[in-house]
Amino acid sequence: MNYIQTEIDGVWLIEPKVFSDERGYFMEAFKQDEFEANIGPVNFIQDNESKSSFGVLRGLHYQKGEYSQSKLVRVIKGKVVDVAVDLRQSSTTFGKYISVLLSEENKRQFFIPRGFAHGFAVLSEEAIFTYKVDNKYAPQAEASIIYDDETLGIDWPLAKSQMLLSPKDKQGIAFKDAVYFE
Ligand SMILES: Cc1cn([C@H]2C[C@H](O)[C@@H](COP(=O)(O)OP(=O)(O)O[C@H]3O[C@@H](C)C(=O)[C@@H](O)[C@H]3O)O2)c(=O)[nH]c1=O
Repeated sequence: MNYIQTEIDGVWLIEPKVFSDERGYFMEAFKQDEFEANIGPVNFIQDNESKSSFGVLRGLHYQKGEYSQSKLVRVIKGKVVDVAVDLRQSSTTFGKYISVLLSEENKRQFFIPRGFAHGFAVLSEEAIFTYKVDNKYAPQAEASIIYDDETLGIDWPLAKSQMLLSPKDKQGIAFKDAVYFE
């Protein structure tokens, strides 16, 4: 696997090595020793999967304080644009975001450490999204920052008329009102 540091400290792109043959392909999707040697210690405790149709936008989500989660995300069907927003006040990239295309074809993975808000929008007819998290689900600590916050200025490659959001995400808060990390 190829571990690529991004312009935001702690955020990584990971490209698995894909072995194709006449049967199809094989790849190692997660390898703890390699992950830890490149990125650092991690203890993933839960695997999540969601299916979404075209235009679905989930985000920008995070869990506050001690419930913060690192996420290792990838797409097994379809294509999404995935976005991570730095909520770490001590970071030189506080309030900045990074977006990457993740697809069934490129098989890229995106590692988002604790202290970020995360979201994605579906660009294919359907997308199956899967991710590991290193902290338990804590609905009482959940927060959603509104996807079109003006301060963040995220460039989503979809028209607003195409977007489908959950009621919770339609009522996301402004970035300026979010609870940040140290
Ligand atoms: C996230 C999560 C949800 N749920 C339940 C709660 C709810 O009834 C249902 C759907 O939840 P949501 O609407 O929050 O699902 P969703 O909008 O897909 O939430 C996810 O969005 C992406 C962008 C993330 O980064 C994830 O951390 C997570 O917040 O699943 C769990 O049981 N466990 C979990 O870990």
